[in-house]
Amino acid sequence: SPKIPSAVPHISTPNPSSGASTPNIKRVSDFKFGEILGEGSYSTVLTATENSTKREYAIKVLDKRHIIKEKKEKYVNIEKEALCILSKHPGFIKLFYTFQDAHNLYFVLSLARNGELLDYINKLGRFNEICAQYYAALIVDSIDYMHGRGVIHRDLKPENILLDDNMRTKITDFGSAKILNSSHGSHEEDTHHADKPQAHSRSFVGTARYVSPEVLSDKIAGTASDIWAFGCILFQMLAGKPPFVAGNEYLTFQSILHLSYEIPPDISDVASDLIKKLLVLDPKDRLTVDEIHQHPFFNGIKFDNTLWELPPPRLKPF
Ligand SMILES: C[C@@H](Nc1nc2c(c3cc(-c4cn[nH]c4)ccc13)C(=O)N=C/C2=C\CC1CC1)C(C)(C)C
Repeated sequence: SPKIPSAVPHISTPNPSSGASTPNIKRVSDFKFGEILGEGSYSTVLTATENSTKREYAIKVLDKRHIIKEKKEKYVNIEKEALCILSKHPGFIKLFYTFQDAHNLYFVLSLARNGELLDYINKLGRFNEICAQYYAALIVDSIDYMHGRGVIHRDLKPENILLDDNMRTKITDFGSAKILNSSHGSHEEDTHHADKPQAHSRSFVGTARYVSPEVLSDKIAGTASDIWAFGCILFQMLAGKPPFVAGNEYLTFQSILHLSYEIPPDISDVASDLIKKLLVLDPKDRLTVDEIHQHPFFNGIKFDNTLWELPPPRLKPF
């Protein structure tokens, strides 16, 4: 079976001839698979329990033939590399093992038992400002760590911000990510970008509602594109709906490019001020992570390790 070159030492293929599996190399038979959590075009994410430890994981199963047919090897390696780079920070889904068999690649990952942030926003209608401030702080801290290590997510949205057993955020789904100045040589679109105040990359459009205007107009996604998506997520936590929602994708894109959104009147002035400084058409004029840290909306929040030890505020109906 054609081997997908691995960007990280994780990849391990049990040696079928020996039959015996060496201690730290996992194989399908080491797990009992459970329910499907979500599906992508060439992958499925399921719950799984490791037979020997009874530990619960999420396992992403990727179809090798489909990946090769669709020429997606590069994206699979970017996703694996991003998950590895980010696995040490509490704000991301952790990658524990990878292995493969004749037909599939397997990523063994942390299971976020409380599902998607989106479900809580919809269930509660919207978050009060204490909850919105706390969850926004976790997301900003995670974006800061991600960008600091040269990873741009490019498709941040409440569906791929998951919640763990302690109701803390775990960002996932790096299938559209871009890794800057990395070893796997995807610099083609970047080389002729003279102006690189932030890191840029093109060739991808995120989900309609959270995609930034610069990606819509000339397909250049930079770190500021994740900041735009954060602005949309903050708006949605406070208002209960994303800022740019229209009848169809074309109308949604138009409302983004014309910055046509309205902040509900019952959102505080300090929260409105932050949203207005994030949802800015020119990426160069958008707040940077450091400026977000300083914004009065986060008064009382310390962006250090203690942030991840704070007990999350109870999410209750507004
Ligand atoms: C966005 C993503 N959805 C999800 N991806 C992951 C979950 C996950 C869990 C629930 C959940 C748990 N309890 N109730 C719902 C719902 C959706 C999930 C998880 O626990 N661990 C790793 C995951 C993903 C890791 C993989 C990208 C590398 C899609 C739809 C793409 C599968």
